Amino acid sequence: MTEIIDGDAVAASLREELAESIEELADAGVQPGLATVLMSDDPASETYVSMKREDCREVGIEDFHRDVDSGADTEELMAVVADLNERADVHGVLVQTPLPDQVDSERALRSVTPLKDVDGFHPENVGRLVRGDPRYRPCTPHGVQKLLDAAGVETEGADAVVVGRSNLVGKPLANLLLRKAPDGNATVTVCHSRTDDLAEKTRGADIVVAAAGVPELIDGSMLAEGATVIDVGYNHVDGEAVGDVAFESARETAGAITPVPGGVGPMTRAMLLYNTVKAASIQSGTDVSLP
Ligand SMILES: Nc1nc(=O)c2c([nH]1)NC[C@@H]1CN(c3ccc(C(=O)N[C@@H](CCC(=O)O)C(=O)O)cc3)C=[N+]21
Repeated sequence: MTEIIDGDAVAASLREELAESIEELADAGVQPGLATVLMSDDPASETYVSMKREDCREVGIEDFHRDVDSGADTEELMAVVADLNERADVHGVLVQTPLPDQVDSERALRSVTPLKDVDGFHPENVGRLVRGDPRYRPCTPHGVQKLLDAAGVETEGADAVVVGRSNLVGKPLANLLLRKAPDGNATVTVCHSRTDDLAEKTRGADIVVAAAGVPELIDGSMLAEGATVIDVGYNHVDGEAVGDVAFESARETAGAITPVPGGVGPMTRAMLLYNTVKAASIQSGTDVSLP
């Protein structure tokens, strides 16, 4: 039987465990705080940000929020970030992407102080991850690791194929799977749009992570029998969320597979809470235990 990996359930139990860490912080007089910065009129971005804010309130993280006019410039956005960087009660700062075209996104994202960079996007945090000493793991790759762990999938010695080379998912995830760590030690292949024979690569994999942003790119014929398939894709096709994996086809061959929605998405949000709690712990010098 193919196991459907339930991201909603794994995220819910993680939130419960995080509530305990948050209690430990409360005993030390600290309440974690996350600031979301929204500079967009896109309804999807507005929805994502409100989900994150709701998650915060649910687990006891203080919800700070800043709206920046979508016609503003890079300096105005950076002034808002600078103010949040200075506040002792804000432990994490998340600037929702994508940013408007007139904004220098790279510069704006780098202006989040590395200790509050709960997205894990800052070059200092990326560098630490690549060096094997991560501070904040980017939320989606970290969520993928937690899903593999929850499904009892061993990464040690596994052949893992990551499809997609984005800074957001593919590159950091490949580095995490590669690490000399209990949740790493995989043999990692990173495929992308110029990969010669994608199906040949994916067929050789114990673990396939689809993060290319191409609807239903991976189907059952491209998988080894019993492979674990993690679908990071979140494409909108005819108003519906469609993954990078053709689910019905892939589940025939896969041993375990994540659905969309209800797979990686909720884990991304849960790991943001995780990073915010970790940020509060680091910044307050309170050494709380994390799940
Ligand atoms: N600085 C920044 N950090 C981000 O982490 C970030 C971002 N910008 N920009 C946009 C993307 C997108 N993203 C999602 C997170 C969770 C779901 C999610 O929970 N999806 C649910 C469905 C939710 C629903 O639509 O009802 C699921 O897959 O089951 C989706 C998308 C975070 N992002």
